[in-house]
Amino acid sequence: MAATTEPTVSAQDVAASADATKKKTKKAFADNIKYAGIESVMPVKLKTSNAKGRFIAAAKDIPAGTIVSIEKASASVVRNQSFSNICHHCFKPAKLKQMTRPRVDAQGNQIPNQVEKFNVPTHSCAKCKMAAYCSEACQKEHAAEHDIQCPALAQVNSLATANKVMPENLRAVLALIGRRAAEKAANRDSAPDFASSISSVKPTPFGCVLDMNPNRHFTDREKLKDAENALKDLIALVPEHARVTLSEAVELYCIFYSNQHNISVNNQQVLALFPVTSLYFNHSCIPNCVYVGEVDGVICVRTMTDVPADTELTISYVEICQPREQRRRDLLLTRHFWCKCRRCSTLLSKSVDRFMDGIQCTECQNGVMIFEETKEVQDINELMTDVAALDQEIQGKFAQCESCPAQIEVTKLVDVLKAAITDYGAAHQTLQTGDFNRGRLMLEKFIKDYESTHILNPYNAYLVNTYTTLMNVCTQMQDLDRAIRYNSVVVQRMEGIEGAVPTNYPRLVEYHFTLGDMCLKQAKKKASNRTPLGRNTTRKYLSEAKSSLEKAYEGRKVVFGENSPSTQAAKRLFEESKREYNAYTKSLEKKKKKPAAPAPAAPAAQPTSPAAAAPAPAAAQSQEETSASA
Ligand SMILES: C[S@@+](CC[C@H](N)C(=O)[O-])C[C@H]1O[C@@H](n2cnc3c(N)ncnc32)[C@H](O)[C@@H]1O
Repeated sequence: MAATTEPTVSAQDVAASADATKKKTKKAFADNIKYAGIESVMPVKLKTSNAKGRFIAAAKDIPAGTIVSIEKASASVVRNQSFSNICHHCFKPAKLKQMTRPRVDAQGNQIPNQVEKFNVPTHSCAKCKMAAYCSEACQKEHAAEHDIQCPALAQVNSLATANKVMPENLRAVLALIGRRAAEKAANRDSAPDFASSISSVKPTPFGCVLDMNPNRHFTDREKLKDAENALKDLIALVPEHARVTLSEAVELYCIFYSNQHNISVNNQQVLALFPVTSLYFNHSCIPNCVYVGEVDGVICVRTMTDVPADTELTISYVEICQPREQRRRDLLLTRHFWCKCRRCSTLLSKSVDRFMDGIQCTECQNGVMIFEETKEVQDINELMTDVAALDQEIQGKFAQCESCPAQIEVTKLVDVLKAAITDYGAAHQTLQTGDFNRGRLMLEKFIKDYESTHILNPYNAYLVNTYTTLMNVCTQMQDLDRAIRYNSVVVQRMEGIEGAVPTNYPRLVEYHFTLGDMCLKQAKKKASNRTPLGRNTTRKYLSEAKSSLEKAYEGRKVVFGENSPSTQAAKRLFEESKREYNAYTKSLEKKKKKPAAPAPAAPAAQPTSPAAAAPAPAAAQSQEETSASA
């Protein structure tokens, strides 16, 4: 690593960045040679353009569900909440054993004759007592990296508290120092070895970490100073032969901070750095790929849809089911760029985004009212000052209905949106206090106030997200019939406008799964109700379960691969729903075919009870009937 001077965050950094653009493009071309190995193991090609920098494209037509990149993190850290539960090498659950210790009171004094039980990992480092492992083998394999970190690791929490920084970010720097030292000892090359299988992939070398942009000038000066103070003490604890300078440590800190991926492995959260993915997969608000955490700190990038040859392969850095402005704001805040993807660069009036931002026309109550905002914002400070400037800018301007000649003052349009956002926020705040009953009523009122009265377009992101929250709240409250109704609406809305949510988008796939799962559960519960109404509901739920679980299974196959445990779980449930549906339908048919009991002689006939013979009340029937398909 070449950096030698102490870090200073100054205006020169910002000015110099423009000058550095040319150099960056030149470097990007050189990088394509360094990373070209991926082209021989994956159906991709590496490219560079002035506008996009490095990017990756399909080398041929690629079907959905194809792996286009496998990468093992250069460094990964277990998140604080799972610190002693999962293996620090492979991220599988660590075995725990129960221990006892004397109980202490609030002042820290031992309470005589009282002990408390606590869990510790069976395998952990005897020196620092910080690193947990699932086995001796994993501990041995991690030793070369861990030995470098060990003396400093025990001090991370106190240094983080003293300097108000996240312990995870300090541990990330230690992990990178450990990786560098282990590679030096093993004389490993700085170019990555690409593999076509998860089991044979090696961590991306430390040399590739330094190809990533530290975005140092975007990091808050105060926060950087705090980090610098913590890092100064931290690196003093690293064995001398592996130590880095303070400037190098700050560089690593910034690189990790602005390029990290949060991945879920065995339902545990891990922060990791994937240089190849970060350098080559650009962001799109309508991505064609998705990355998924596998075991051992590996991620696979898979195509979500069929991708034609020469098309850029993209992932999403933020949640895409939100209005354009919100997505751009999130990207500016977390990734420091103003999104120029195809979706964001399309005029609002021609983009599906008009529905997600959509306010219904007050005249025709059909078209959405659009105000074309085209100003590009370069950084978050500009965005903040722009909030005040925006109020000025919109004075006297009009938004146009897309379907009729009606116009509305933009200030009025903004007032409607502001009111909706305030009400939406208030309902969510109530939920956060734990008052689910009130929160749910507020959300239902939100729908009544803004959807039933045609103020917001049905595809408006605030409305769709309200249905999503209602679905979660009702599930939590065990009101599965309602949760199913809300879940169906969410799925219908997400699939309702072409181009808003890609096919097999993981969130959509999971909503299909929860819908199918809930319908199957409710059908089993209601199967004993053999009244016409009960039969109708059971059959509807089973039919919905079958079709939703089939979509969930097909979607998970694309996103996670056929053999992943979650795909197999969806497959099992789908097959169960098919069996249940067929058995239930057969049992109903049998009942229909059953010959009627021989008619008794007319005069002796007992009149059937009018209650048993009467059809179910129409209102109750329609309510039950709609519950599986609202
Ligand atoms: C993780 S890097 C991706 C690699 C980048 N192409 C390069 O060569 O350095 C993210 C950077 O790529 C650019 N980028 C990625 N997606 C973008 C998008 N949708 N709109 C604008 N810039 C984007 C931004 O400069 C961003 O800071």
